[in-house]
Amino acid sequence: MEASSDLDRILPIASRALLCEGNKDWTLAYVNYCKVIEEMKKSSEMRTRQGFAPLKGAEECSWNGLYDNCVNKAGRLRKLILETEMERQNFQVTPKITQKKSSIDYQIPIPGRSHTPLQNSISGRLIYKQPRGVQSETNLSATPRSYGSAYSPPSASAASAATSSFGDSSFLSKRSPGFGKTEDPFASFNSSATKVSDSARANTTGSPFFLSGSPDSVNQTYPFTSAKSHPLPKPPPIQHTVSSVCIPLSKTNSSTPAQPLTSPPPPPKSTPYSPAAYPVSPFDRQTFMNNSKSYSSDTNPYITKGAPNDVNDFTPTPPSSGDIKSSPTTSPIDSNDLPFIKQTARQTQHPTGSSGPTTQSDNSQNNQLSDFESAIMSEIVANHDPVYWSDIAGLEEAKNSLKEAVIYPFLRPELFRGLREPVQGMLLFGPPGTGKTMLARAVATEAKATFFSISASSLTSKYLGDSEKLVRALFEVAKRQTCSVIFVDEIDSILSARNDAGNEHESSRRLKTEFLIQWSSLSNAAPEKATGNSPRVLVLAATNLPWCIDEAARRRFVKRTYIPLPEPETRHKHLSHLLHNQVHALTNDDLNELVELTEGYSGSDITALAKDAAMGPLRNLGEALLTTSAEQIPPIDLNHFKTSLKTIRPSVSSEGIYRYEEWNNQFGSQR
Ligand SMILES: Nc1ncnc2c1ncn2[C@@H]1O[C@H](COP(=O)(O)OP(=O)(O)OP(=O)(O)O)[C@@H](O)[C@H]1O
Repeated sequence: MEASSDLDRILPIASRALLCEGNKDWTLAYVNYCKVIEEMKKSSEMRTRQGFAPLKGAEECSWNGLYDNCVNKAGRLRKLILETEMERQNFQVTPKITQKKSSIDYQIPIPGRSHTPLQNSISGRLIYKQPRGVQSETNLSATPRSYGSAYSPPSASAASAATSSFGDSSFLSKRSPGFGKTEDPFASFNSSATKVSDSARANTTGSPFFLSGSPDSVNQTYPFTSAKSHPLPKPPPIQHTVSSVCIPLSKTNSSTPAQPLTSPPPPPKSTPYSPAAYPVSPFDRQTFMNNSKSYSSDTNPYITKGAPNDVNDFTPTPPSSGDIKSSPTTSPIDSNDLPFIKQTARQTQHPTGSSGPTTQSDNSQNNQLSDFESAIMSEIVANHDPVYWSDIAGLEEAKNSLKEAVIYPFLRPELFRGLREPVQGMLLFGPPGTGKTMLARAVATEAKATFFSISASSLTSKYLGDSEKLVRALFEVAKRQTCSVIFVDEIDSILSARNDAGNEHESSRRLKTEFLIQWSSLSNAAPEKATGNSPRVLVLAATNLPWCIDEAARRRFVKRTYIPLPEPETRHKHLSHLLHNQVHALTNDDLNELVELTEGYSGSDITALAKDAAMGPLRNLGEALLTTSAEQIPPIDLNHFKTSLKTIRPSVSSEGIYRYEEWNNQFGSQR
């Protein structure tokens, strides 16, 4: 199997997911994200089975980021569904009372779009269960049973899978009490998120209802039990079109066949919550939300799978069983904290951060961090158009330096150990518009690393203490990736020199301190350092004001690479590159003349100049522009550039350049 075929298959789905998300079509976005995860899982399993070396595609820069992104986005949707469901509590209720248990059937239509094939509802059954050793029951078990009319309940459970997939049920009970598989249409996708092993899944047998993980903890904290995961069924026709994330809940029976596209039924009527509708065990929202703190997504399809883990995973060591026992609500997840960053296999390989068992106070701190993690994954992980080395004119020295510091160590980690261990800080400094940011973006593309792009504004919070937590979460998340680059643009605004004059704001001082501490932890806290398998994190920064950077920070930038104004050769390449897709009449001599005329121009000045010159032929047409065909537009020539040179002036002064060179002589890394 070729990497490209995998990517060809998966990336269009991912694009669809992003598009749907952009359109706020959360459900379809979720379905697509899940599909991406499933496809990725399939590819990876296929490769392993066929004995292939890791696919090139699997190491593509966007791959890991995409994975996390998908899981994260899927989790967000689950949160919305859960919240909506619990808020309204008007899912279809068909109470069945038996001597030992009672159940409630429900069906939740999912908003969809009339032009898209989409699962139209999730239905299932909530079962009241009698906790072990407890006389009066309060627990519920949820078993989503069908998925629109297209889904038939599976016959096997995955209780044993959930347990055996981790090999160690005690671990399971510590990490995720009540951990079990759910009969969740999305469960198979989610199972890929936590990388439940195939062999474990192959063992799945049993009834549709089961308990798994630690029995005690299940009964104490995980009212929801569930059945086997199964693949996403073929979507039935759309039933409703609802664009809001508030999901209107249907009164239709789960067995009602889906309506054809052409005759959508009227929107469902909301049923206000009434205690009478829950004759056996009144459904206490508060209790549910409290309990939901400890629900596993494996047991509830509307909770992000592994959510409790995600929080605990902030600490590398799972809480001891003692902790679990002493704390019935073992995970401090608040409903507001969903979704969480997923615990991926890569994350499992590289547990980092603080150590020790998780206490409740730790948990509450971690609990908060998960919000920051989410913010980081959604806002700080860069998903921009890729920039390749070839897009950047010149700057060969800087490119080589970056290759040595980042690209090669990330791609061949086994070669870069001990003395060859890569640097953990690299600074690009120089006048504005010389391509520093472009270089960083090219690193992101070429290093196949998760790229965190931050600036002062993304780390600053109006709430006291939140900025530090954001910084902590940033480094924690970065350390969980196999390779990651934290790119800080305008680093001087975050790590400016601290002063004693008292005019520095306390919060910015704390932010700096936290950043420096976390940065140091990169070299201290890598547990597998000796084996060379430690996560690679590089802090790459750019600045126009290198002299403003705090000394302690400067020390951590082991490499400080000067990005100067472009040399004549670079300007020539840059201009040729800009013109190569344009209709122009510039000869090589013209280009050489232009190169001389642009002495002192930065890369961005040259781009601006070329853009202005390209407007020249249109400007000369005046009103005739409206009637002239594209082929009749005259080509760009040297005169257009000469005219533009009068308006587009260099943005960097020669005094400014002198200062950069001075600093470079004093602190720069020179070959
Ligand atoms: N070497 C180069 N090759 C191609 N384009 C360049 C180069 N240098 C600069 N540019 C152009 O200049 C624009 C700005 O570049 P970039 O943002 O990387 O500069 P910077 O050094 O980060 O600026 P600042 O310090 O102001 O953030 C780019 O979008 C690109 O069009």
